[in-house]
Amino acid sequence: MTHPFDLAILGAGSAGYACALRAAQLGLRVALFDDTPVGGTCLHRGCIPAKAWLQAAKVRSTVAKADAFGIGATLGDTDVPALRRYVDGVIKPLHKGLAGLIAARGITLVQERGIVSVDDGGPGVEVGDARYQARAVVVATGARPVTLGLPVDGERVLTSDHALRLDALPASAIVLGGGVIGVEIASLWTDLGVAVTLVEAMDRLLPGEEPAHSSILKAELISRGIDVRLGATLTDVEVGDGVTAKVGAAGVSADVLLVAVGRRPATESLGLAEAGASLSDSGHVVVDENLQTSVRGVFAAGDVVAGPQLAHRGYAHGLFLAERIAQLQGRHPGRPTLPRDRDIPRITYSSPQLASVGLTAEQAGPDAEVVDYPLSGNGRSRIQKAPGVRDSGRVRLVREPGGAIVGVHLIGEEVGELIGEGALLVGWQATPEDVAGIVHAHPTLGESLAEANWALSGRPLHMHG
Ligand SMILES: Cc1cc2nc3c(=O)[nH]c(=O)nc-3n(C[C@H](O)[C@H](O)[C@H](O)COP(=O)(O)OP(=O)(O)OC[C@H]3O[C@@H](n4cnc5c(N)ncnc54)[C@H](O)[C@@H]3O)c2cc1C
Ligand SMILES: NC(=O)c1ccc[n+]([C@@H]2O[C@H](COP(=O)([O-])OP(=O)(O)OC[C@H]3O[C@@H](n4cnc5c(N)ncnc54)[C@H](O)[C@@H]3O)[C@@H](O)[C@H]2O)c1
Repeated sequence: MTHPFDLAILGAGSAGYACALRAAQLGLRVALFDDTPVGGTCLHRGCIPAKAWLQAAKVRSTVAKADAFGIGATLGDTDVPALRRYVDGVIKPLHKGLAGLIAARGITLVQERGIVSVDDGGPGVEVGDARYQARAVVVATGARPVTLGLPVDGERVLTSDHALRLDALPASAIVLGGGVIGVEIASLWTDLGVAVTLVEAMDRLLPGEEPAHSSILKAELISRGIDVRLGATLTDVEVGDGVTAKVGAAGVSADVLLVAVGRRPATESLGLAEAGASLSDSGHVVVDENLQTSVRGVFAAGDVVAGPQLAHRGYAHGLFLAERIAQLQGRHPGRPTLPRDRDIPRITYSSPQLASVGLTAEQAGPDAEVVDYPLSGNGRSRIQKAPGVRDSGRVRLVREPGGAIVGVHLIGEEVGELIGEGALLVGWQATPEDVAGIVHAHPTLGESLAEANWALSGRPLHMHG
């Protein structure tokens, strides 16, 4: 059977659904394929549940510190089923809203897995015996956890999929991988009272971030009781009533092991190679600067394309492709622009948070100008801390010599909310002198960006030296 569409999309995650929504807005007839609920990893197994767990953990750690603010409070047990109801209560309305939008835009949702097929009539998607002919196909099938051959069973050896659906908390955990998932889950588990050992192969946590901020993060996690092991990995893993393993010569044991060592693109058995599209050794779909594969009319978006695996990058890819494909089909006048990966902001939502956009000081080169503004001088940051608690947070700005800001790097409580401003500074190639004249409200965390810009333009206010 042939169903003629302008666009068929495999995967209804951040990249796929964004592409579908924009393409439908532009008048394309769109078919969207997914055998799981629309919203993909981010909504159901990633960003949203992880941040809701982090929020619940923050409530617990705030109650635990309430005395220091003069508020009497007694910490009770953590009711994990109730916590899960809160998490599900965040996801459900978002899912309902998204499903409603997809229906309202007239998108044909096919709740099946599909594969790419190309015949003399051009590209299409096959589901069993059915063929959905389309003028263009977008592959947006996301990524899955790397497991390193460890015996993942969802009970003792977990991936993030399991960790975010636990019915009871372990007393202790080994977290393998000090990247974004490892750090976020180690942070929230610690706040929920789990004893965590965090094992990272590289010599620092979050290896893609400013090295100095990795060091601050490490010190903060250690001060909260996490046993951080760097330059290390696990050997001799044995699973029984708990998990035992070796880190170097030392033995470690815990109730569970979380494997958080990266996510591999889900591109196997999609018919891509048969259709003539190239895959890299890492399994990513090889694309050109317009996200087109080596096969005309077949494109890729989101985590299947090498680069940062982020929901908002998926949205950006999806929106770009909808407009690009509409343009190729004569439905959109302008040529869209694909944002550069380096201009895409990143946040690790641990406590403290790390947020960044653009180049690190090292990437910007030896002539780059760098300023570090400490959050200990920021009123809002001080208000958030209990008396006597050290504030190690800071803002790092990186500019080209005498020129534009090319990097914004933040560490501290809630600094993720500032990175939108950072993305504007870097995306608009603002200079510190441009920003210095813009007034920020007091007392806000945002003032720390103003202070750093003042310092970088030679007019420091609340800054020593
Ligand atoms: C624990 C965790 C926390 C995260 N937190 C954040 C965060 O805070 N911020 C952030 O920006 N990013 C976060 N991410 C990353 C983010 O979730 C991903 O970058 C994003 O979901 C990628 O979107 P995507 O559309 O490429 O893929 P996905 O969202 O993975 O969607 C792919 C979809 O394709 C479907 N599919 C697969 N094969 C087929 C097929 N053959 N046919 C049809 N459909 C198919 C799948 O069912 C899936 O629904 C997190 C990830 C995890 C795991
Ligand atoms: N807040 C967010 O935006 C957010 C949150 C969660 C996940 N994500 C996305 O999901 C993706 C996957 O996250 P992740 O944390 O699994 O991957 P990651 O690539 O961020 O980190 C994996 C870490 O594991 C380490 N590692 C690899 N092999 C190891 C081994 N054998 N022993 C010890 N350490 C080892 C790596 O050095 C790295 O630091 C990320 O790329 C991220 O973009 C984003």
